[in-house]
Parts: sequence; structure tokens; C-alpha cells
Amino acid sequence: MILSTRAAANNTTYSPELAINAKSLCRNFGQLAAISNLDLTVEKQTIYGFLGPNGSGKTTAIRLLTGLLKPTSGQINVLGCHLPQEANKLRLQIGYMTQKFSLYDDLTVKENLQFISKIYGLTANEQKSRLSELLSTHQLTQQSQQLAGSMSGGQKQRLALAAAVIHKPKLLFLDEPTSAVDPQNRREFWEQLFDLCDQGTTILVSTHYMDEAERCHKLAILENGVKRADDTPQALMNNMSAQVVEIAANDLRYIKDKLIQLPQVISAAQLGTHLRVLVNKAERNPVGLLQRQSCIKPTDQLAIVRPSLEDVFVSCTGQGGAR
Ligand SMILES: Nc1ncnc2c1ncn2[C@@H]1O[C@H](COP(=O)(O)OP(=O)(O)OP(=O)(O)O)[C@@H](O)[C@H]1O
Repeated sequence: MILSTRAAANNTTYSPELAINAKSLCRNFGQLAAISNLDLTVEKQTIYGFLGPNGSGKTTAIRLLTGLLKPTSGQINVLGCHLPQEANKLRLQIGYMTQKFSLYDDLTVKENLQFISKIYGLTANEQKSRLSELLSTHQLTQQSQQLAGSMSGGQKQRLALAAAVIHKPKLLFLDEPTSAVDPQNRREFWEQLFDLCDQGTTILVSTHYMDEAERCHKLAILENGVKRADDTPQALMNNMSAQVVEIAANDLRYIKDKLIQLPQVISAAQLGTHLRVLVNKAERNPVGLLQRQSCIKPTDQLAIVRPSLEDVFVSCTGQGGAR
């Protein structure tokens, strides 16, 4: 049973199961609606993703949910705190890793962590044990005396994560944390995130990488400040509003130019030797529809294939780039 209390102060419902509960959230910058009518619920001890292109409002949403930015309208409850009124009360319960890792280049790894632990008020004893634990967990023990500015992108990212969790936050915000690191470091970083989640931390992470979004327990697809869809990656793929047909043929570019003119076709994109075509779900026989087109030869191969998260993204935003 969900126990909930309605706070008289700003009418936001607080549910103990939810780390984040936001309703009708809007934030304008002048004429620009950076976030429009965003409803968001994030369950505790899950990894929730914001997937969206540049400028879709991911950072703005995160800043609203951390209490760093005031909404134009709407209600926000994060870990039982009403924002922006109780932003100070929330501060010690959250961690925030920004896009540009906020490290001091001319301090060593250890000095960076010591400095941040002082900000969070750790005692000398707490600091000592927490620092050695973090250096070991984030594979930074060898680099503890190295200047942060001289570290590789992957090492900087590990240090930034260690710094963001120094005070053991209940809720961790990560804004495009892996943009500057290679696939191997990304994989290892995600293993750290799952470990943190297993230990009880709720994580909200923004990304524009599909493979990263697919790792989240749930995600919201954002475009121009609007939430286009949200669910588990699997449910988003199962419930997609399009069917995917793959075509193996010669002259895929010519076929693509012809097919995207059909009203039933949402997008067509070449992937190596195949053309991936999204056809409206209302079309009963998508393969038959495409085969009837004069650009398709009888020898061309067409097959319905399983949707990917990228297909979901294309079908619910204008980001196909193909039409
Ligand atoms: N302080 C600000 N003043 C004016 N406009 C802003 C401000 N902050 C954000 N914006 C605008 O709001 C929109 C959303 O920006 P935001 O940074 O939230 O997007 P994003 O999805 O995080 O993008 P990126 O992936 O590039 O970081 C953009 O058009 C941006 O220019």
C-alpha cells in the first residue's frame, strides 16, 4: 500500500516509495520553455534516465530537481523535501555530478576529496576511512598524489563520482557523466552505478547515448523540454507506435529517398548494408506495403525486426533525421 501525505504548503504528494515526485513542472527562460508540464516519478533504489538530444532540457530538469533552479510553475518533492522551499534541507541528502566535472586541477586526487569532505562536514576520522574506501572502490589509490588536472578523462570521471558520493547521498544526479570517456570506462562506470544502486542509492542520469539509456530501470525521453514517453526500456520498445522493417538491397539511398515519401513511413535510416524503416503501427502489412513500391525489386529482402531503443526515440521525437 502506498502511504501518502498531501503537503498543505504546495500541494505536492509525498510517497515514501518515491525519491522524486514532480507534477506539472515548467521552467521558462524568457520566451523559451526549457521544461514544459513535466510529470515525473522516480522510485527509490532505481536508476532513472533522461534521454534527449542537446537542448532538450535534461540539465534544466536536473537543476530543478536539485533545488538549484526555481520552477516557473509546478510542484516538486524530492526525498520528502518540497522544492524550492526546502532546498537547504535536501542539500546533504543528494549528490550532483555536473557535465564538466567540478574538480580542482591544481589539487591532487586526495586533496580534492579532502576538500569536498570538509564541505560536507566529515570529521577527521570519518574522512580518513571514507577516503581510503573511495580511492579503492574507484581505482584511484595509485593516483592519490597525482594532480587532478593531469589525469585521463576516465580517471577524472572516477574522481568526480567519488567526490559526488563522499557523503553517501541517498539520491545521486549525474548529468551526461560519460560524454568524455571511452566505451571501456563507460562500462566500468555503469558497474559502479549498479553497485551504488544495490547499496540503496537512487540515481537519476542524463544521457544522449542509447546503450546507456537501455541500462536504466526506467527512462523518460525528452524533446524540446517535453516528456515524449517514459517507461522501462523494454516496455517502451514493446509499445512503440511503429513497426520496424529491415531491407537488404542495392542502392539503399535511392530506396530510402522513395520510401520516406510514403505517409505510413515515419523514418528510414541506413545501418551498414541494411535500411531500417519505421512504419506506422496502424499499417497491417508493412512488408507488403513496402514490397509494392516500384523502388523495391523482387530480389530485395524485407523482414520485420525487433525494435531498438533508438527506434523508440525516433518514433516519438522528430529526431529521425530521415524525414
Ligand atoms: N540559464 C539559461 N538561460 C537561458 N536559456 C537557458 C538557460 N539554461 C538553459 N537554457 C536553454 O534551455 C534549453 C534546454 O537546455 P538544457 O541545458 O537544459 O538542455 P540539455 O538537454 O541539458 O542539453 P545538453 O545535452 O546540451 O546539455 C536550451 O535551449 C538552453 O539554451
